Amino acid sequence: MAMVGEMWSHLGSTMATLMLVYTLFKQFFPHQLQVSFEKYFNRIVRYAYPYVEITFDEFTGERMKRSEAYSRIKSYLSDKSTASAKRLKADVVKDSQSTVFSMDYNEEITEEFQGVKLWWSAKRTPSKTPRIAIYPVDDEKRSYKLTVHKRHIELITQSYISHVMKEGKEIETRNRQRKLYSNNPSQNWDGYRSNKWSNVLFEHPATFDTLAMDAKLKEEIKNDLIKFSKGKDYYARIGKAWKRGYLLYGPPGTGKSSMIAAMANLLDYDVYDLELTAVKENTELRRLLLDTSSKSIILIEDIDCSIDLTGQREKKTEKDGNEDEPSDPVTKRMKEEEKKESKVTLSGLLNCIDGLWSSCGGEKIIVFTTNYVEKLDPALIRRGRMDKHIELSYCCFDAFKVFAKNYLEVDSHSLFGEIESLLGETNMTPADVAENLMPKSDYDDVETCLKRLVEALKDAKEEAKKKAEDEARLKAEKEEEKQKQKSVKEEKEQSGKDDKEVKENGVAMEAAEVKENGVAH
Ligand SMILES: Nc1ncnc2c1ncn2[C@@H]1O[C@H](COP(=O)(O)OP(=O)(O)OP(=O)(O)O)[C@@H](O)[C@H]1O
Ligand SMILES: [Mg+2]
Repeated sequence: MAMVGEMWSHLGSTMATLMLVYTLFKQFFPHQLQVSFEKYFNRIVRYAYPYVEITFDEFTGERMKRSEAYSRIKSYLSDKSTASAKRLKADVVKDSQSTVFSMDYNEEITEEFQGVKLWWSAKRTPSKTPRIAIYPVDDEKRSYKLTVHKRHIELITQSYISHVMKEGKEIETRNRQRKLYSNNPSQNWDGYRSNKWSNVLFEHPATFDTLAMDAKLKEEIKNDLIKFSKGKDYYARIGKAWKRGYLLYGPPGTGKSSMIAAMANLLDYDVYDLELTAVKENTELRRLLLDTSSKSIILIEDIDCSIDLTGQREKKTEKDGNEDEPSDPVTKRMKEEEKKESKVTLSGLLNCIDGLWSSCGGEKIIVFTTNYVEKLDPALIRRGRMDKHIELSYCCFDAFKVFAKNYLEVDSHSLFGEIESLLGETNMTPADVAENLMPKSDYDDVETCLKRLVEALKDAKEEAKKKAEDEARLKAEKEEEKQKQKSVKEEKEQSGKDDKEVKENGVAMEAAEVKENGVAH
């Protein structure tokens, strides 16, 4: 025990002497001597300590943005540290579905890469500035430090770090909890935690397996989406922005919104549900779109009625025709003001969509849905903006079989034949078919649900027939009315013609009389 005590006291006195010598050196040695001494000293240290250290800070750049490299290293090491670190930190990261373990600060783990040994350690330096910030700002500096022998520096900088970034990104995507964003009115955009979008966890269960539609069309859409999501290099090679537009149209209740959820679940994308009526003007729209992340679907539902996109173009052409520019500046200014108040314009939306793709991250899909595709301006839905147009229509037998399988877990039944022929003669939306097939109580068996659907289809067929008869009758009545009016008009014309004739004859007769009698008045 005395030995150890002696050793410690020796160590203490050597340290104190060293510190004294260092201070004297800093104090009295001429600066030039100090520089060359330090240079040789560093050379000796480098020779003695042949390792290189690379630090990855959590926040970098003038705007102190959270560095993507730091978060990817954190994800990459979280897998490794659980296996080898002695001290771990556990936290449920906002986006993650599960608890993420990472090594504790001042902890070190070793890893091997292509036979090369390297060390990772997590560092944290408390903040030097006193914490008087108005908002509780967490400004301690956190970083990861990678240490490796300098003879492997090339392997590390050229392949290991990119390997860590790639793996880290995959782990992040795997753990990431997807979100459904909706845009906030612009008055909420400023302030400490300014955010243009608020979000909730995206947990819609719809998938392409639960989507009831024509099997061939479904397969085609799935392949199209998967091809797109793997097309980063392809789009770069052909010089196109990595984006794709889908227009979903069809009557209400045909599965447009369900398909969007299925798309997001298939591609593991976030969804930005853009409510255009909440957007005051084009610049706001641009700022909103720029604030979206990649691997996302930007959705504008019911685009035909979100804002009056088509009318503006019509109005514009009307105005071009007879609009006289106001002469005096005041009215001109008022007109300018009025224009400024106008909501998002068609050209604004078109430019934003195109502009969006060239100005920020790729791998984005934009989806418009509408019940009235004929109302939309061709410029809005042309290829290159809405690349794929998908019509979702009334329930076909293929779609019905998907429902039967998902809702009743049956692939065939004696009633299928009747249902197939009824579906061929009647327009019933998948929403209605789903509603009829869904068991309403524990006593509802397959037979009951299918019979309920048969009844509903028969009623719908009856109703459609009656409606068609009414329309035909109405049309006939209108036709008859029109005929009647036409004949009345003809009669009138005829009688008008007769009167005229009578008059002309009268006059002619009179003239002839005068001529005959020679009576001069
Ligand atoms: N093709 C479908 N496959 C599976 N479920 C469907 C389908 N179409 C409709 N449904 C069901 O009907 C309901 C309404 O569907 P959805 O919201 O997708 O219709 P929509 O086309 O978006 O309607 P709207 O045009 O009114 O917005 C959903 O609960 C969904 O489960
Ligand atoms: Mg919908």
